Amino acid sequence: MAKIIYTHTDEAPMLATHSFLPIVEAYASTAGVEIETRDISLAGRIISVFGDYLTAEQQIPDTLAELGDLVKSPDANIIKLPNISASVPQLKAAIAELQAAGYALPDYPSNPSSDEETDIRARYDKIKGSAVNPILREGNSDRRAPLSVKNYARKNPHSMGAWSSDSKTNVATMGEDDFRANEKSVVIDKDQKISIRFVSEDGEVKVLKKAFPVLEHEIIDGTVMHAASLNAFLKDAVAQAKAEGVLFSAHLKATMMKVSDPIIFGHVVKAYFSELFETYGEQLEAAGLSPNNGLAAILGGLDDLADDVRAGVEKLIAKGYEDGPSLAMVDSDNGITNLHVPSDVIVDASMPAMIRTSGHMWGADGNEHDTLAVIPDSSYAGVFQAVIEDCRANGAFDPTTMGTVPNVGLMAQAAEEYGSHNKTFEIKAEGHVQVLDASGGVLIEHQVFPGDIWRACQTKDVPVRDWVKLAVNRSRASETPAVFWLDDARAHDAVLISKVTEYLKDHDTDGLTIKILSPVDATKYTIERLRRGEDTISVSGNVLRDYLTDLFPILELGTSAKMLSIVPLIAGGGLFETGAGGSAPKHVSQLVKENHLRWDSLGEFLALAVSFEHLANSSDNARAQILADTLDAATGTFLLENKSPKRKVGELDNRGSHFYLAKYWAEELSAQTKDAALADAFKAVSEALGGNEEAIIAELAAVQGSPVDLGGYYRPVEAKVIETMRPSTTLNTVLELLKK
Ligand SMILES: NC(=O)C1=CN([C@@H]2O[C@H](COP(=O)(O)OP(=O)(O)OC[C@H]3O[C@@H](n4cnc5c(N)ncnc54)[C@H](OP(=O)(O)O)[C@@H]3O)[C@@H](O)[C@H]2O)C=CC1
Ligand SMILES: O=C(O)CCC(=O)C(=O)O
Ligand SMILES: [Mg+2]
Repeated sequence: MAKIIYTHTDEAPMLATHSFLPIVEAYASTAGVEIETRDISLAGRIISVFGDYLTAEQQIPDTLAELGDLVKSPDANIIKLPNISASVPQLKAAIAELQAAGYALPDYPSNPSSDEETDIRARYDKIKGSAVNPILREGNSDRRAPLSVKNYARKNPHSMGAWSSDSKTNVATMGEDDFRANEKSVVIDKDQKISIRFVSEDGEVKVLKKAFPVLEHEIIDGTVMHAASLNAFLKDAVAQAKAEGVLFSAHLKATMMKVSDPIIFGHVVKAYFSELFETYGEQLEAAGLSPNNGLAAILGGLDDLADDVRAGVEKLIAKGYEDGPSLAMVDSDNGITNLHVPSDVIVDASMPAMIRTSGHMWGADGNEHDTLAVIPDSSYAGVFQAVIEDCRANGAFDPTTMGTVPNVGLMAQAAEEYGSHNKTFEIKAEGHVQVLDASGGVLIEHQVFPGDIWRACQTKDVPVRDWVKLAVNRSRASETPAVFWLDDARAHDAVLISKVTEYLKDHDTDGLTIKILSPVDATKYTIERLRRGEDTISVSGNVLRDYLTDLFPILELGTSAKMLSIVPLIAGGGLFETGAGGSAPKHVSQLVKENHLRWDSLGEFLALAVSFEHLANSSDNARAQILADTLDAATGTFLLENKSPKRKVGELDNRGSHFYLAKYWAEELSAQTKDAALADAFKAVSEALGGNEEAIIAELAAVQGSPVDLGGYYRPVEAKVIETMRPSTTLNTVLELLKK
């Protein structure tokens, strides 16, 4: 039987799945398509990896590993919803919740001191951060706003904060002695194994990474961010924000860059609370209170300190706030700053949200203010600065007239920075880091000092060729210029430029506009066209893929959740992601507080249609193609009728939006003429949904307004989630019609 795998994830998308999946299952069954779910939630991944600590009933299989194999086969057809990429504080919270629910899981060892603890830590570190996407993304990325979605946004523009020409908002970045500036890049000449080692000043050798395989034509980069330069830069940035009277905020990717960015975040916390760490740094470290986990973790551990130390720490935190610039707030009502949790502010979504809000972030006073956005590494910071300067000169973008920027991203096989965490090291002593080839020759070498962050990245050749092909195909299919965002002044990009130039010759590019521009020039070129209403494809590496597929969608559509996000797998299967946004924890708090879920599943509708289409082609299933076409048409009506979830309690929410999608989809299915039996099967459903619209909407609305108990955050009680997400008996009964 033809099969689509649906992922069970976390937070808002997981809740939405409980409402939408029963509809999908019922409709798909009419085409003989089976929908199977696989649990890749944070809690599920923890349980599956620690089976040996748990009872037989508690154990669950490692479905992520299973999907990791599946994506390498042509049979893969997976709908991938966003999942939590856990920071250490989130990981610890999930462990605590599971322990309280009777799972005898070990604690997360902050400082492993035995073999057992080292093993536990290694297992948790694999679950930490962006641990799912790199395994499933065995293909490059193709993200765009379908025309129907773009047209909807033009007719129903989201709010855009006005920009003033005297805005003091800016990006601060290092520019020298950072990852971009110190990068070295080589192309591997033959299949072999390479290794990474540290050589101390007195010649002592320590293996950082044992020999690991690389392939002919693969690009290997090595680079280092010097801690001393980072700290000098951060000190200046703190002073600059104070002097300019703007908010201080840090924008990192502590989730996906799970080794380097929590360390950089820790340096930011130390730079802001410099006196605290100069005075009590050692005591805090001895108590296991690391700035890398944010200010909240330190505040949460104050009880472990001696009374006098605790009092001193509290005093210097208060003094830090007083002496320093105002901090950008994540939640001003509850005093949560940008420095509280490393995963609260994530650069891909946080910078566009700021740009959309007049270049403002929130201050402790609950008002918007200009901001100094600190993005230490300069590889991509200039992109945001260029957009800020453009908004200062030309005002906010206009969603009713602006063009669109689809992205083709080099992502497959853990390409570039996002695959670097198993090759990233915080350096303990002065010396040299070397990358050695199989015969011991030095491929890359850097001088390093204590505290420096050194990392290597890999980019395989097959993904690069596939990426160039995708870019040309997309440019041809949409008759849109394509720009490769590559910087010839940066080592990795220079190598990539020579490959792109060569591989473009394999394709017919006649009549196409294909350019290679540095990220800053590409930004300027693209936004100038964007303001004129013209479209431009961005063809970028993995990090810019992540940034640009939030930046432009958030400006164009108000959220990246409305994007079509396809990963054509290199082995021939399909991975269909839902939008480009995350798991919106704020939406869960709102649901728990007042039983209203504002999560928009549009990305899921779009993904499902292409998944059915893929299945129709790969398994010769004509009914799957009908499901795809009718779902597309239904989504069009859904947008025209404006049935997306609204933000406020009492209004139509996620559940109501699913009802309307189901209704329009059933109407399309019963009206189509390609398959009379199928039309007949949906006639009764369509009539029942149409006839009961008022009753269903009333049942869905009746539950809103009071708090909900889900029985857990990371692993809520299934029965309670189902009860919450499927409150309309009438709708549930209609869906049963299809199972008969
Ligand atoms: N592919 C994946 O697996 C991804 C996972 N993540 C993970 O998600 C978590 C949260 O990340 P964060 O950076 O806060 O980003 P989010 O995208 O979750 O949230 C940013 C904001 O975008 C809006 N938003 C996002 N998705 C939707 C949607 N479907 N419907 C309506 N609005 C939406 C919400 O705005 P508002 O509050 O105004 O409604 C939300 O608060 C992290 O754990 C992160 O690692 C992040 C990106 C992708
Ligand atoms: O894997 C993650 O943590 C986030 C992924 C993401 O932000 C993206 O792909 O856009
Ligand atoms: Mg992203």
